[in-house]
Amino acid sequence: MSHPSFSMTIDGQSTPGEARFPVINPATGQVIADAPDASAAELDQAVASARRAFPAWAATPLAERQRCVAQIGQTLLAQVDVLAPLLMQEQGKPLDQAKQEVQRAAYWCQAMAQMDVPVEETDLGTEVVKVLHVPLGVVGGIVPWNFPVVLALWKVAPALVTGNTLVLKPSPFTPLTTLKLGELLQGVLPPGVLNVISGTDALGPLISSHPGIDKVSFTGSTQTGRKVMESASVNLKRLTLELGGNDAAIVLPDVDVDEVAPKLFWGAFSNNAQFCLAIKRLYIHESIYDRLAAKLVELARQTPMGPGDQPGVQLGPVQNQRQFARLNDLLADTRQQGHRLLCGGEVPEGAGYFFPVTLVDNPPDSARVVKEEPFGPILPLLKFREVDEVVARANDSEYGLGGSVWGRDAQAATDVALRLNTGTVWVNQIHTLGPNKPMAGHKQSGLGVENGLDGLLAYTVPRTVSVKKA
Ligand SMILES: NC(=O)c1ccc[n+]([C@@H]2O[C@H](COP(=O)([O-])OP(=O)(O)OC[C@H]3O[C@@H](n4cnc5c(N)ncnc54)[C@H](O)[C@@H]3O)[C@@H](O)[C@H]2O)c1
Ligand SMILES: O=S(=O)(O)c1ccc(CO)cc1
Repeated sequence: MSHPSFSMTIDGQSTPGEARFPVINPATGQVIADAPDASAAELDQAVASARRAFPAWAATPLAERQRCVAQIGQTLLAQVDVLAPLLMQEQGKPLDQAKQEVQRAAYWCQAMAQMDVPVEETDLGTEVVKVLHVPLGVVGGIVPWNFPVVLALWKVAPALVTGNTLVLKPSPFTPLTTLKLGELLQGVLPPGVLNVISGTDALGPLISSHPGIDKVSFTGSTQTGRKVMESASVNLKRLTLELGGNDAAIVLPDVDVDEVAPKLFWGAFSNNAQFCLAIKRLYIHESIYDRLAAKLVELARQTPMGPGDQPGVQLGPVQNQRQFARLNDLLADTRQQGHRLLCGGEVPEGAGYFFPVTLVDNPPDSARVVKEEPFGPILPLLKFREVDEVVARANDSEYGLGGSVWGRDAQAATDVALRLNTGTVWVNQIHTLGPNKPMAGHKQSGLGVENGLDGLLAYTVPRTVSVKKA
């Protein structure tokens, strides 16, 4: 059976590439399409094209670059009915959530298109000093498979607004929506400004070590982030690394259990828990542990899981076989160590990478399911007694991405939140991210910032111009 094939966009042209690799629908395990497996020579062509396009794009007035980025947003909205089903098929998420992802990416483009690149001017009496923020050159964007569209646009929009050109590489597990978007944008951007290439994991290191790329913006695992950092040293590339997390949520004894239970559930299991900022350790005060655990079990049992095109489904499959195997391994270890499951744990036979929502009952902090980032629907519920104790436990992680604190007394909850060593903390809410809110990983969750003015300026370097006054 033949599958639809997709092209890369290099120098504004659709480029099918020499070699190809299969893309799988995680709900069925079946191949749905072929994607180009870019060679080193094809990467060179994309980088050369981005480099050729750079001077003119950097010289294009900011307002025009902003207009183009806003138009990317409009294209996403206009093509949502083409892009969302493709995203659902390759990523596994339910169709309405795929639509929301495309729409969120559009919103991000519109918002970033309104951000100004500041110019600071100071009169020092004898001289006038101007600080400009100039683009870096060619950016390599490397994206994971959990939110392929949003996370790609988090790179494309700020890179283009600030005057850089780009070579974008989606994950080999989810290349199709990004390839399609590259083709749709051929009429929106000048040739070479946005090149989209796909390939297996072997393509990533070629990008991070490429001497023609000035910056890598990478989202993915901490393990791969370390490799990117190592190979980027070749030409002292600028780096933004958005990496893994093991976010703690702390539930204080005064919460309204019924009210917070669904918020905590979706804080942990949105996108089937394949979310860098998902709640991955849920610390519950011992006085409400049993009641909240029972509520979460109820929610887990009520939440429909299935293929993304089935009406009513709220959780899809795990995205890929590697991730599915990792979750099964973590589950086997959890069982082997004798930790009790409150629900889930029965992985169905058959096609597709379906893994049930699994809640683990108060395992020790040393358990793998607590220490490691599962990046899938298995969650440890952990009892605590004292605030100092739980803060120390929450901070006892190599990661520092996000965290949340829940309590009726918002000030008391905020006091606890301020003690969490993470880049983002929420109080009585979660995942309220925005284009104007900087998102930074502390510790081994990353390097640098995405979003906000800091995120925008991460695609620039200061140029200080000092003019002597007459
Ligand atoms: N902090 C964030 O914003 C954020 C967002 C999403 C995912 N993540 C993290 O990503 C991980 C899951 O995503 P994943 O499995 O796709 O991660 P991954 O690190 O395996 O892959 C991410 C991307 O890097 C590419 N890649 C693989 N090896 C490479 C190498 N040696 N050099 C350069 N690029 C390489 C992959 O092809 C893919 O495009 C989780 O740990 C999750 O926490 C973080
Ligand atoms: O789609 S979003 O909710 O905006 C979003 C934010 C952050 C991340 C990082 O994994 C993914 C999706």
